Amino acid sequence: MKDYVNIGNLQIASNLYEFINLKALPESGVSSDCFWRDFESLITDLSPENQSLLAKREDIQKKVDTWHKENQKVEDSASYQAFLQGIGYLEPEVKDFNVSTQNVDDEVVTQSGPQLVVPADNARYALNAANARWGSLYDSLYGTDVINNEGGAEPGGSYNPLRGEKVIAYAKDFLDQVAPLENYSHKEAIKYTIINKGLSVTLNNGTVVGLLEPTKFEGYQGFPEEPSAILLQNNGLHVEIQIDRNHPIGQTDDAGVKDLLMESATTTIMDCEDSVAAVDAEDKVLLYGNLLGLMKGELSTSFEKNGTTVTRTLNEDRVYSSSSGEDITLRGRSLMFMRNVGHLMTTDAILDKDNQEIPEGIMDGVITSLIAKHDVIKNSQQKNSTKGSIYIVKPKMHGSEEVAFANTLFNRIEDMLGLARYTIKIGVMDEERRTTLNLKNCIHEVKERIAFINTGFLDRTGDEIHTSMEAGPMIRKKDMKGSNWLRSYETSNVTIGLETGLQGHAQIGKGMWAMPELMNAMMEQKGSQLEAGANTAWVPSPTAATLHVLHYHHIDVHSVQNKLVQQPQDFRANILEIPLANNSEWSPSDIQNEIENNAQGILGYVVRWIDFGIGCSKVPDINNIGLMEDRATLRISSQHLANWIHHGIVTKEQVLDAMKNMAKIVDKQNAGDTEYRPMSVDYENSIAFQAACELVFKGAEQPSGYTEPILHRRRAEAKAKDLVYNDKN
Ligand SMILES: CC(=O)SCCNC(=O)CCNC(=O)[C@H](O)C(C)(C)COP(=O)(O)OP(=O)(O)OC[C@H]1O[C@@H](n2cnc3c(N)ncnc32)[C@H](O)[C@@H]1OP(=O)(O)O
Ligand SMILES: O=CC(=O)O
Ligand SMILES: [Mg+2]
Repeated sequence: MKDYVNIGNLQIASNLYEFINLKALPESGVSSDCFWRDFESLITDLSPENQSLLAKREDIQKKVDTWHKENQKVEDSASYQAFLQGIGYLEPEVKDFNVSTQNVDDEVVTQSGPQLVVPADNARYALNAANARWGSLYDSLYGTDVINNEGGAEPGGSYNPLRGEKVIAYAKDFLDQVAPLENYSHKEAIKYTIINKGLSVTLNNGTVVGLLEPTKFEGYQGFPEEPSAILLQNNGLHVEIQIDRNHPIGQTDDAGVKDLLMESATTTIMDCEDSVAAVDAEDKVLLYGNLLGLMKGELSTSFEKNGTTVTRTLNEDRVYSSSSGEDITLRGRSLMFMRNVGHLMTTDAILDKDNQEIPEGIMDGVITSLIAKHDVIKNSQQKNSTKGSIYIVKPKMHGSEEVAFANTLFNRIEDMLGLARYTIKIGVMDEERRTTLNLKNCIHEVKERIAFINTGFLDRTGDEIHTSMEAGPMIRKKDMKGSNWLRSYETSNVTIGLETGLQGHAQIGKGMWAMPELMNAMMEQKGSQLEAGANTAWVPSPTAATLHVLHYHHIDVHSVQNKLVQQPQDFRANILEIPLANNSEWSPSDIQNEIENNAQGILGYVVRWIDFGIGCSKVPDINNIGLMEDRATLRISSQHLANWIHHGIVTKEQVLDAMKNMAKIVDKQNAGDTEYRPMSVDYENSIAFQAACELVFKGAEQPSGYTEPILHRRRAEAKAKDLVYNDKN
């Protein structure tokens, strides 16, 4: 029996009520009476529209299913498009316009840089992410496969100087590329000093040189004749050469350089959506509490690491002397966005006048804005937005009406919290097919508050499969990335972003690097997102941010965008190309490999979600490569299996066998964890195993193929039976 407080006609879970009244409202300038009164009327006014938008999604999906079942030919693109127009799936396009978002921070409009995403329920990771504005290049290289192991350079228990040499060579090559010396290499430097307001570098042959472009030197720390840090700037991003001749690495370097500190994650998404498992008021209070701590600058957490207790708090800003002696202050923390949930789910944390759960997206919008108001009204020592803006990322919206609804919600929230109109900025995830196809209209609905668009290609792939579930069997999961619809979607997103004037107002972002351990591959591939016109792209970890930022040093995204803006094109027909397979190409072992790979990923992720409440995990795939799995990747795998079962590529029995076999493998992978409950001991009674099966066998009937309804219900069931562990931090 849940414990509720009655206020007006609302019933509010008492832990949430306490959090709001005792922690979030004080000093916000909003009284408890007004807050709950206005919240109730907002719920009363907006819940029906939320519901009817979802009903419209269902209605459209049914019509699409029927059209395919009646064996209409998708190859006949004109009649397919006409059908989609007829049911309101394809919207008539609005006239040309430009967005006008104001008061957007430099990290969004002038700097291009990596965007880190982090589950906001994990205070240790969330603080680490906020602090990932700056990261050590030496550590990021040393600890990853960007540096190869050849010639005895394996990373071991203790420092391997052979590996260290490769790291230093890589880093100095980088310096030579982005802040070269006149005619020489940073490798030849033996001393950095500040002379006549400029950087002066003494070389091992006695020559003294400066930077080829002297304006790249911005400032220093320490004394001009013996600086401890040299601040350089390239493409709007900073690099600090750190010097300490007493440091173990500095001692080995002729110039005393111990590291390059990189400005890394310029922005970070504090995620309350697909990377968290939040199913009730208790979970939501943990999330909101962390966000409040971040927005007020007070969040702190202690944990054991390498045998010592570490206490982590938000970093201070970084201060340097400019060449002319004034202070330069650079932000020590990433600019934080908060990702709310979408329009689909409801929550029993608050019940309305009819005793019904309220839309969770409405609750997230109101409470995360209240939390961020503390930053806007300067209740925090460490500001997030210097422009007084609140950044909310809104995922999984279908088409422009749903975006318009988010705008209405944000208007109402601004009114109830006493915030100026358009204080709340919106990041629109372009990750559902109906949004991709109507992106211009979607942007139009929020043209005064849009701060980013982002191609969430993982959810988008899940929706691609679900929308056309009845059209036929899909190509293999690994082939999706190369398919025409996906390439066209990525290009179209940038084209429309540029066409609607996002430059100078909002980010054009690209998706996640989902292989956190394959950093060398990331370095080879992820620069292409910038070449395609994105001025930010998602990374899964601070290390990835520190490495990915090198791409922004090498590629000037402003010029890339300026070239692309000249080439508008309509990609709709290509986006509508459904990735149907020619299944005669598959051997039985291809098919087995596909189902086992999907099954392993699903089980490895779901068991941690259900039993531990962990919403983002690194899960080995069938080739033993650790993949970042979240609800979006789960959506793809479960929809893919559902699609193949639906079209008879595999039988349900075959998939169930694979699930059982893979459960044994996942159990083995987790054998070292004493709190882990094996699924294969009792398949029938393992809630995690049953949840995974349900996601697949009932996948075709899930709304938009989403995974959250089943995950939430199953986690709540496990919680009610007291079969869960709390291992979030
Ligand atoms: C489709 C989408 O919606 S994508 C968006 C959702 N995805 C995400 O948010 C990805 C976030 N990333 C993560 O959660 C993690 O990096 C995972 C789950 C992929 C891997 O986590 P782990 O296995 O714990 O990573 P690993 O052991 O290599 O590293 C742990 C260290 O890295 C840090 N770390 C890892 N990821 C992050 C992150 N995203 N932000 C901040 N710190 C991080 C941890 O704080 C920890 O360092 P610490 O000991 O100093 O605290
Ligand atoms: O949210 C991101 C995605 O790829 O989905
Ligand atoms: Mg997504």
